[in-house]
Amino acid sequence: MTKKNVVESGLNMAITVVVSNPSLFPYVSRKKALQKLEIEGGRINAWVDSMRASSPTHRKSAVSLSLSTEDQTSWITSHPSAMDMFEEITSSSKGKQIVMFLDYDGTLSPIVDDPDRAIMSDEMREAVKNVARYFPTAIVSGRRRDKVYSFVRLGELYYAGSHGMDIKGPAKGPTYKRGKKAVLFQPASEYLPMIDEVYKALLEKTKSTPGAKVENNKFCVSVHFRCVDEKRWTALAEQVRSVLKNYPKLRVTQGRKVLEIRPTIKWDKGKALEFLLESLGFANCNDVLPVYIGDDRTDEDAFKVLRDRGQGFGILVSKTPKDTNASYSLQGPSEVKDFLHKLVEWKRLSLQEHSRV
Ligand SMILES: O=P(O)(O)OC[C@H]1O[C@H](O[C@H]2O[C@H](CO)[C@@H](O)[C@H](O)[C@H]2O)[C@H](O)[C@@H](O)[C@@H]1O
Repeated sequence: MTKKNVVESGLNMAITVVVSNPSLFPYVSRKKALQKLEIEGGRINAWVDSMRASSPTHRKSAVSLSLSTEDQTSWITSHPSAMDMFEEITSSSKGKQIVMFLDYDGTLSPIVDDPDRAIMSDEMREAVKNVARYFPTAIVSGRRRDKVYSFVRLGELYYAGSHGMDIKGPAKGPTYKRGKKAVLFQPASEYLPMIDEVYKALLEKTKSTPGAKVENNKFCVSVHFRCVDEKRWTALAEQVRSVLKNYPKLRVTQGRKVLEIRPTIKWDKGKALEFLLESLGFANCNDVLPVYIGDDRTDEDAFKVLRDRGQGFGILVSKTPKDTNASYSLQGPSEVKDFLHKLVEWKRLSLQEHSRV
């Protein structure tokens, strides 16, 4: 899944020049040039199609229109609700430490038009705070770490910002770590000047597109399509591509009406999950049950790690069937909150029972 959805940048624009002025590069045949253009056009379409599939517009959802009721039923059968499977999840945790990984946008806060207003409710904050009382808990987000912290405001959590490229341990609260090392990990720090430069270039390039928004996520950049008329999406994706052609060390992934530009390093939310498990002292251990809840394409890297390790559960937050490596599903942030409450209640009761015995 991941490979299919990751489109490398580093496109050869010389080819485009050849088409408009063939005499400049006589050694490249017109046929080859056209083929190359087709590939580049295909890339742009792939970006746009992938964004549409990530966050279908419900009114005319390609996903729900093309899926029959049987397909939808079959998806729910293979990815049942984590609420319905609660007993299975808790009984798998016997003798193991549950570790919680929570994505932010679309998981802890509902998707809204303005990324700066993706506020987390007080009830959700309370639910996450309670979860962190019993289980080591990490927020894993595409956002810059300080921004996601400003929304969540809980010092007792681990935070992995910029898709896991900026990881920091808790500032306060219970210490679950078997070791005592403080955690601060930034595997892409050498990319900071480049990201800053590309952020500025993208701001400049996309300012002619009404509704486009560029967000600096420190080790990556998001270009938002949500408030752009869908008829302009291809043109906006083309603007992004025209900036990225100068940055072969950056790549593009797609999220919910967003293109995310990031370093080509082999690091993602799945690697961040493994890093955090290791930091918590659970490397190569069987006595741990990681649970990762997320709604986006980039969360698939973490779901895949859990599936490959045969350990823990991925829970996809989605109302519509999606191709996923997650085991279970939840319909939206409100169900995520219910699930977190249920987990805390179950833990409280089991601790009470344990203390009575
Ligand atoms: O990993 P995440 O925490 O899910 O971050 C992924 C992107 O989330 C944000 O964008 C998404 O949420 C916005 C607010 O609801 C919404 O307007 C946008 O359309 C969504 O794509 C964030 O703003 C991006 O920078 C993150 O890359």
